Amino acid sequence: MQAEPKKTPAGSLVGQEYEVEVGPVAHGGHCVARNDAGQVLFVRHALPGERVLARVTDGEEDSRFLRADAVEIREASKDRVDAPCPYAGPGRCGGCDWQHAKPGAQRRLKGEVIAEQLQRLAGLTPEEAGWDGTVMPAEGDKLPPGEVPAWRTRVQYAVDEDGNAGLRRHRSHEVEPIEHCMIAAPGVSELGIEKHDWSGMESVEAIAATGSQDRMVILEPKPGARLPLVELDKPASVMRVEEHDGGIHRVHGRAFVRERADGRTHRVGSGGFWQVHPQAADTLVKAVMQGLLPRKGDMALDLYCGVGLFAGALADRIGDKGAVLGIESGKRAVEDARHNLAAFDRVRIEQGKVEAILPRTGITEVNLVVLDPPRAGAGKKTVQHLTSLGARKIAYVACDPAALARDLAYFKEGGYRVRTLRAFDLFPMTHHVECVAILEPVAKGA
Ligand SMILES: C[S@@+](CC[C@H](N)C(=O)[O-])C[C@H]1O[C@@H](n2cnc3c(N)ncnc32)[C@H](O)[C@@H]1O
Repeated sequence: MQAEPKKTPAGSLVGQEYEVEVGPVAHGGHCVARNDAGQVLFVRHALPGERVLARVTDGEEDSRFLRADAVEIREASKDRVDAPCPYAGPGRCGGCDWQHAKPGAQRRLKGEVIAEQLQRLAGLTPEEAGWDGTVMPAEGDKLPPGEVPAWRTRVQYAVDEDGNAGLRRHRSHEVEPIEHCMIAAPGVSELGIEKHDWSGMESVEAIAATGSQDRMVILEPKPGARLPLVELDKPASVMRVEEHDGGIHRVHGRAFVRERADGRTHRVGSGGFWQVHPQAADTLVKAVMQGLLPRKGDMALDLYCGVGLFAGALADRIGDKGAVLGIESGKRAVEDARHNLAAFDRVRIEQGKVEAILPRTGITEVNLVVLDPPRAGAGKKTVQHLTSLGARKIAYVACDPAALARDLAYFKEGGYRVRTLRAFDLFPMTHHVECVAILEPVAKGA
């Protein structure tokens, strides 16, 4: 079922249709095309090389670019498949961008986006970044054709006016009610969230931990609404988002889940960050440690450390004479990191923003750095500070290739070059991709 074009104000091109040749992929889960007026169209649900009928979803007559959905495929790419999910398509669930592409093609598209961002924002070719141009699937995600990896261990459901749980439509507050999300991990699906009446709730987040049986749901009531009696198909602790302060408080059960990675158990409190794909934390620790090759006695930083995933991995490898300083802004995540790393005497976790805390530490020299910033990246000031600390190697873990490329340009100005880059498809069916760049100082005189 396709959404009918809505009535729109004068000047708006919403609902206008153009037959277009689809050009290259662009960052954000769409491809680039042009209409006869020379306007750029960012077209979702299309693939490079296709001829499609594109219906405008956002933009006006004088806009430089328009957003559009491919509503009819006139010449299909060989990479196209019928979307396995019944809720995917123009105007439908906004959770996945590449349901209509073969898994190998999804990874190629992500690789093309990384290459384009590196070139445009950091002036780097794949060879200069030490990257072979491939995006690797996460372990266990190589499935027979047509099967979809069920990887999402954390799903935020929105609730419609009738109390049905669903997922938000693309760039919209509207809810697409669903009976089952194909990419939800079994531990989430087994809770049966979609079967229940969530009247009075704004959203319901479901979490299923990796390596333990822990599950949690976080309910966000509408203003003034009372919590429903929560009876799920599997045991789960229940938390609620408080209206007055946005804080997350325990209703019943544990206020955290236990996640296993790198041979350790991590307590992750509600609202705290943890990678969503069940293989992600192990995959990233392995890539970071293979790139950094920590030595006994190293002094290391773990910036944006969350609940201490990389700080713990570093502490394990640098021994009693080494030391790790983690910095994290989330209060609850810091409490969890301190709990998770209590066995390591020489690990310290500071709470606050990296840009404020790092200069205040008085640290002038370190051997290794891991940084894993949020989507906005670390920014020029923090990168400049890091390049002054003389680290032998720096591992940059990035969930946004644009922010990564911007920061790599600052590292280049500061005398660091990318030694290797690896990319992992930790978010199949979506446009998201995770990168690990290993940087080294450019040798003096080079
Ligand atoms: C991508 S997560 C990485 C967490 C951790 N490295 C992991 O893999 O589990 C980014 C973390 O940075 C924190 N954060 C966001 N902005 C920050 C800032 N300016 N300074 C310090 N921490 C920040 C977030 O709370 C989040 O825990």
